[in-house]
Amino acid sequence: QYGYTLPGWRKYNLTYRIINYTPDMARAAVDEAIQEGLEVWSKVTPLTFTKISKGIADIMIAFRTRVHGRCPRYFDGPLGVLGHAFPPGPGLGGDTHFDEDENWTTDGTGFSLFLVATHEFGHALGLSHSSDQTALMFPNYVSLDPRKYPLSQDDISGIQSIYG
Ligand SMILES: O=C1CC=C(NS(=O)(=O)c2ccc(-c3ccccc3)cc2)CC1=O
Ligand SMILES: [Ca+2]
Ligand SMILES: [Zn+2]
Repeated sequence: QYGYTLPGWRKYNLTYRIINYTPDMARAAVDEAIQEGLEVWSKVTPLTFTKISKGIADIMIAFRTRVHGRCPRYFDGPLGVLGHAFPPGPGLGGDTHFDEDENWTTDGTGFSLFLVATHEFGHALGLSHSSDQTALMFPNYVSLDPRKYPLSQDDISGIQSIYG
């Protein structure tokens, strides 16, 4: 078919799997932060996310440090880069890694896993960075909590241009 394919998933029902957990947070808190991070996006798209506990998921989520596995991107120890995610596609596509050398918290002291996860999932769904500083896809970490503030219009128009 001659239509151009946008850089998104060509299916709407995606699976995700949390490979390992950070010791910084309760397991249930990690599950919740990840689920809510995905929900931020599924609320404004036809996308659905199903959690699986074994096998290969579209979005494989892991806490890693420094050089890890066959991942072509490395982490840098405490601070600096907090996470990375790969754009939609097979294999590494969609996979999202968080830097275990960060202090992941839910009380606002360290970094909010929910906040970073929402940003990284934006990448895993095909979004790039936004110059709109109120956007979740803005390149610098802001301590806003999207649970209170909805996605910016920039985020919504971005994601809906791929999965509208
Ligand atoms: O592609 C990149 C390259 C560098 C990144 N830096 S980061 O991990 O420190 C990061 C920066 C901003 C955010 C963020 C921005 C806005 C709202 C919430 C989080 C999350 C992680 C994050 C990222 O996804
Ligand atoms: Ca880091
Ligand atoms: Zn990685």
